[in-house]
Amino acid sequence: MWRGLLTLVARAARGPLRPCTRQGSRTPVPGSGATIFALSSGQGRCGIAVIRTSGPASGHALRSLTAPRDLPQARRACLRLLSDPRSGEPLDRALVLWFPGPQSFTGEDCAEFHVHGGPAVVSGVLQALGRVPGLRPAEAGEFTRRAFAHGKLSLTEVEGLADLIHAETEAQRRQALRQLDGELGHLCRGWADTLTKALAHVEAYIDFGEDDDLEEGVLERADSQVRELEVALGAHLRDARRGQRLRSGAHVVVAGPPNAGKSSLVNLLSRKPVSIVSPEPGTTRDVLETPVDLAGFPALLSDTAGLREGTGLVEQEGVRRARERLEQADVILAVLDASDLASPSSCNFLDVVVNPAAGRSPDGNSQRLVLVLNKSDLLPPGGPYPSPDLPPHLLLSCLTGEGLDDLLEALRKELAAVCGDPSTGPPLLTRARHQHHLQGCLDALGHYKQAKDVSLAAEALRVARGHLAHLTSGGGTEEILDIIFRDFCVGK
Ligand SMILES: Nc1nc2c(ncn2[C@@H]2O[C@H](COP(=O)(O)OP(=O)(O)OP(=O)(O)O)[C@@H](O)[C@H]2O)c(=O)[nH]1
Repeated sequence: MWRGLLTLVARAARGPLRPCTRQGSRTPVPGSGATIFALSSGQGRCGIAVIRTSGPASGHALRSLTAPRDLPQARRACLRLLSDPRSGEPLDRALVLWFPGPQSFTGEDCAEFHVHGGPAVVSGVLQALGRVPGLRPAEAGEFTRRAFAHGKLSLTEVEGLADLIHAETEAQRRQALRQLDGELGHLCRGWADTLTKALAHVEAYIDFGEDDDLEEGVLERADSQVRELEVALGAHLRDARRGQRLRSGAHVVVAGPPNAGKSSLVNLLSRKPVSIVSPEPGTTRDVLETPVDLAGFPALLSDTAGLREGTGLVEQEGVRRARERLEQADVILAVLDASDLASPSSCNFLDVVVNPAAGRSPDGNSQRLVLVLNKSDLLPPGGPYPSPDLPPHLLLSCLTGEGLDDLLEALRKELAAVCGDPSTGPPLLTRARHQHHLQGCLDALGHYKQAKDVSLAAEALRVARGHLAHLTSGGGTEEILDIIFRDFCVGK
């Protein structure tokens, strides 16, 4: 009997939607027989530029351009004279590297030319490579696509690499590196293994249900594995938006009564003149957005119209837009004029926005609030003030910069709660695609529990496992791959 069960475990593991492993090769890249080349370092004048090739003619290309013409030792930098293969004209003296496949980034034969970064050198070497038979310029993301096709990277690792290239803040870099290291894929493969075992138990029941030799409780074991998975997936889905916020930026909305210094604060935090600052109340009419790095976290900072009963149609529309934006805020940065707290517009803002938000429980997913009393430089030294019945607040002067460090620390804490801390805890779901497949997997587990017979239950487990496989491998769907690789630049 147990031999039968082991066979079933093996059979379940061989299912059609098994997640891809590093050893396997996947969907072939269109036109992957060609050898590709591209400038992999940034454009423009620089100290060193890196040009690389990938494909079967890489060794030939290296020999055609270099003197002496023999291939260097694998993975060892070597100084060579580069010249045009047709005219023989010298192009540069450069370091070259030879990475025979499969031990290379793409899994194919690869070569690298570390040339001097002048535009004439770079274009001379690129043109020379274009004249080598069998070579063509690479498309955007084609090197990484080949690495994926040869099983060098899983799809979640590819996404991590794309995020690493686009990372603009410390927190984004940390999250991308963890994903590139395969943590999310590893977690999914662990869940897929659990599903495979549960499926094996259900299939054993289907095949040997009437057999006295079948160990008791196989279905119960499958049920408990499914329950465990439900808990794990549910916890991850509850955190789902955090990873996405960390990737694309949390919404921080600066709001307050007119003339409190909101635009001054937006300019101070973004270190550029995003908004017009003037002593005239009601200057900002529309929502102005700017992406910023706030204490290491990415944020989309919005300046909004001062909240008051508007006098004209344009101002009323501005206030409507400000309120709408407040609804979408991950963090509300509420600004009051410390020297004008008793004014009707300050009191109204406290009643309508600050006090309700401050009363909400900070459960990690709700809107969060940082209250700033600006223009502290106008307060009489030593008090009296601020009023003790205000919610927790910080004193700031946009004019002198006093209090800015405390504000950045308060924002860092709020953003860490909103985005999650990428250095600790389980890997976060960084894309809507991840969330979709985890939700699909969870739904299928729900169908498993409601299934009227065991064959339907087994089918539900196969669907659940398929979702996890799609998450790490893309399920071989060209459209998904095209969307993901579109984000890459040429040369990566
Ligand atoms: N003394 C002092 N004045 C400030 C400070 N911050 C801003 N101001 C001044 O306050 C006035 C209003 O500043 P803004 O930044 O335009 O205020 P706002 O809240 O965006 O104004 P609205 O567009 O009307 O909503 C300007 O004259 C600023 O120079 C501060 O910390 N101290």
